[in-house]
Amino acid sequence: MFQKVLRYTGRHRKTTYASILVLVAGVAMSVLPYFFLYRLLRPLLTGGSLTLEETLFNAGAMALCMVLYSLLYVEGLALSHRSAYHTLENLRLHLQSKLEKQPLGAIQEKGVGVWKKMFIDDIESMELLLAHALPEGLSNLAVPVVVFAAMFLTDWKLGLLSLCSLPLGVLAMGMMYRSGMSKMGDYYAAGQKMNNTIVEYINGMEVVKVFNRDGESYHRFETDVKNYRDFTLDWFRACWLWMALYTSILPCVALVLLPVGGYLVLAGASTLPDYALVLCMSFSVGPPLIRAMNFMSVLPQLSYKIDQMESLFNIPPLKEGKTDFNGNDLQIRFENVRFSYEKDEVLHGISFSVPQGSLTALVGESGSGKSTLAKLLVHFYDVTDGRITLGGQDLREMSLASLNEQISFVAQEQFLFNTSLLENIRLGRPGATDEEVLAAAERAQCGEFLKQLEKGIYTMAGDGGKGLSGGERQRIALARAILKNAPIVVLDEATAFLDPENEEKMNAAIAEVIRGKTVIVIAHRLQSIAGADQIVVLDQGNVAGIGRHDTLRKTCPAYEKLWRAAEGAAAWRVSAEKGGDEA
Ligand SMILES: Nc1ncnc2c1ncn2[C@@H]1O[C@H](COP(=O)(O)OP(=O)(O)OP(=O)(O)O)[C@@H](O)[C@H]1O
Repeated sequence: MFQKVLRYTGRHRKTTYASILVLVAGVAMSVLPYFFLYRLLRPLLTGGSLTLEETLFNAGAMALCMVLYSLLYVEGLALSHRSAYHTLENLRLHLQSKLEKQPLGAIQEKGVGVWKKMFIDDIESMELLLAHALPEGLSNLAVPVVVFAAMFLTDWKLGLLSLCSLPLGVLAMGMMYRSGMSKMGDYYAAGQKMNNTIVEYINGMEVVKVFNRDGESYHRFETDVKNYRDFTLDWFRACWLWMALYTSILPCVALVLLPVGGYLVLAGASTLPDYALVLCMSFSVGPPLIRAMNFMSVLPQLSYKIDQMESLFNIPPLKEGKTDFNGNDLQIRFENVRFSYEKDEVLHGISFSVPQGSLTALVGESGSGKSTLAKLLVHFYDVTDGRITLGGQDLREMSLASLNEQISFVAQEQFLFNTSLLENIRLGRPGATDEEVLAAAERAQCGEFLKQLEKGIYTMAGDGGKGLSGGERQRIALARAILKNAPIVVLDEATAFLDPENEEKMNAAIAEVIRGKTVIVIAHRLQSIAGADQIVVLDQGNVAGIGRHDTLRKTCPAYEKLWRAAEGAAAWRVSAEKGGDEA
């Protein structure tokens, strides 16, 4: 368990050890006064006398020990905090480096809530455990060990008596750990569920209000909050009896020592001064022992949290090569590509080529696998079987950076950072000048809406681009792609935000993005791709047909069905618009 934690201390492991040593020294200073107290009491017990110097020396030593204890405690905590925060930093960086190697698609699947909780909440909660539990627990544990040894050296019989309560206390503590650990999984799972429900409740508030589902949504919220309470209490109930037992038994070192030790003195088997010394020392064992136990009890939690975090990365990392793109040309080939997100296969052996400079449209019913195919091409996931090549080179052989230089992927929903729109577009090519960014924005049909903004292209996008409408966000994303100017464009055509005016602008912007490129477009509006060089029809993860529009209409029933549906939708829109005009 310690190893698991220490692994993340990195080059600050020495600081961790130093903090433990300083805290041990500090705790030793809290024990030493009992020894000087004994030196003051001994003459009274043996009928001897004490000079003023001796009294002052012992009293002064006691005071000095208290001062040193405070100083060492403060220094120890400073060291333990330094090492704790460096450990948290190491842990965050380590997890980030693991995250980076995960398939991007798998990261997106888990959701923002999970990653935010892991990187911020869970790791932050470990501060208490690392800065206090570990060093203070260990240092406090060292004291009883030393004191018990001193008792044995003074008088082994009295030493033995002082240990009598220990087995019972340790047994109670062991029972507490066992019961606690068995409930810990449920407790954390309930916490996680409550966390997710609360995030979902807040995110989905708009939908909930619009559809009047307040009651239902609140019911789930309430149930999960109550469940968390029940699991917490359940965990506590399983532990509290044992906790009460060990906290009351462990400090009672004098329980057996006091009466039986007294008897031994009366029987002449031990001396009165030894008895007094051992008794004095016994009073010093309880508090550090209890503190140690309390701190150590959080170690299983620490270990559990680290296990939980590491388990998030159990997915095999993405197979990413180290070489640059060295393909002969920009022809893309899907060779018998199979893919499963989880158990069920969603692509069942897809094969086709996209010649350099051509426009290929992927069409198919919802769920047929169009987006999945595009995500495999931009290497968000590894194919389960088969391969995808670019200019003859397997995608898995080239680095992601090199692949990204060749491909611009424009998804339907693009994330905008909360910086100026100018900087958001400049992400496409970080070295671009302001003029180049402005020109790209103009070509992506952003000019008109930018003029209406007070600060124009210097306006902040808002978190995730919330300051803009959906259509505006998409055109900013297209401007990014125009600026990037990669030779291949993969475009997930937008379905939303398409009022006639927006549609016209979007088509113009898309025409700019794809001009002179090798293009794969996921088409949702078949009319827009009727002139494509090649149309690939997907049907439930299989290729149902490949060809040009006119040919496919005759040879591919799946395409004909899609086309008729598209025509029906267009006719419906025209008649709806007419109806609107008439009204
Ligand atoms: N992250 C995921 N985890 C599990 N299954 C998924 C995931 N994403 C998609 N699928 C499944 O894979 C299949 C193909 O989905 P995909 O999104 O590629 O289809 P699509 O043709 O792009 O659909 P649409 O036109 O609605 O976007 C579907 O059965 C879908 O349910």
